[in-house]
Amino acid sequence: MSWNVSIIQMDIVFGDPEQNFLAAENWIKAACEGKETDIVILPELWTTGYDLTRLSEIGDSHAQKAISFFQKLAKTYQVHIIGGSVANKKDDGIYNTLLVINKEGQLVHTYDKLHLFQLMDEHLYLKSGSTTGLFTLDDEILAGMICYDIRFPEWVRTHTSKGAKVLFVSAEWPLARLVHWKALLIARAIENQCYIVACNRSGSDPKNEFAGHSLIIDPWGEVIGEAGEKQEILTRTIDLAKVTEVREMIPIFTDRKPEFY
Ligand SMILES: O=C(O)CCC(=O)C(=O)O
Repeated sequence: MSWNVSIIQMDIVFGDPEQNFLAAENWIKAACEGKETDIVILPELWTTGYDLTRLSEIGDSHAQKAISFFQKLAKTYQVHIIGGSVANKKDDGIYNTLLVINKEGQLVHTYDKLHLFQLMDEHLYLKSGSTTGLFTLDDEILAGMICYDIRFPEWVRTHTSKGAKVLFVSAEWPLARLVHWKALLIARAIENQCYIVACNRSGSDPKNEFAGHSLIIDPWGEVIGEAGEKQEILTRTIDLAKVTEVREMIPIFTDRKPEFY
């Protein structure tokens, strides 16, 4: 399986879903119209940004608005959408939820961010999820994760040990820790022998400047695509046969000794 993957490294207007929906539609159109794009991915909390104190007002009730928006665009452009994450107002609280919609317009998976990032006050306003980020598209096992999750190698391993070949990451990663972003993602790719498609936002909000530098990394750990700091679409072809090739050459998934860890 070979896919053309496009990362939408967009800026996010703080606390203004209306503006962000309009911008996202234009970005998805730019990534897909007249092009053979198979998958697009958006950043974390792209509808609201980190306007956490107003999430009960500007969050998306059961993510319905974002889901319908993506369903329409997925069918129009015949593209799978990793819909970044949105502030998802459920009955028991607000979650940071990653949405996966296939090109037929079906909601394939939702993943609520597991690890909440205290440095940016997430634990005060959001609830932590309780499911994995595993899903399938075109019969391939894949995984989705959100930002801070990449600091937890055991969480990524939970997904790759169940067969995930690509890890999609949606993020709002600050520029102050750009070195960590790149090093952690390369390490996750090498140790899990998987592709990483990591979408960060660009721009800033009242508290943080964000790093951009979205990355596409192959299962050997080579960076095959890296965005700059500003808004852009980063597109690369990923060939999942390379995952099998690397896993056969250095068979860590059969050599590991989980009974000792
Ligand atoms: O781990 C980090 O340094 C950044 C994490 C983050 O910004 C987030 O999870 O939103």
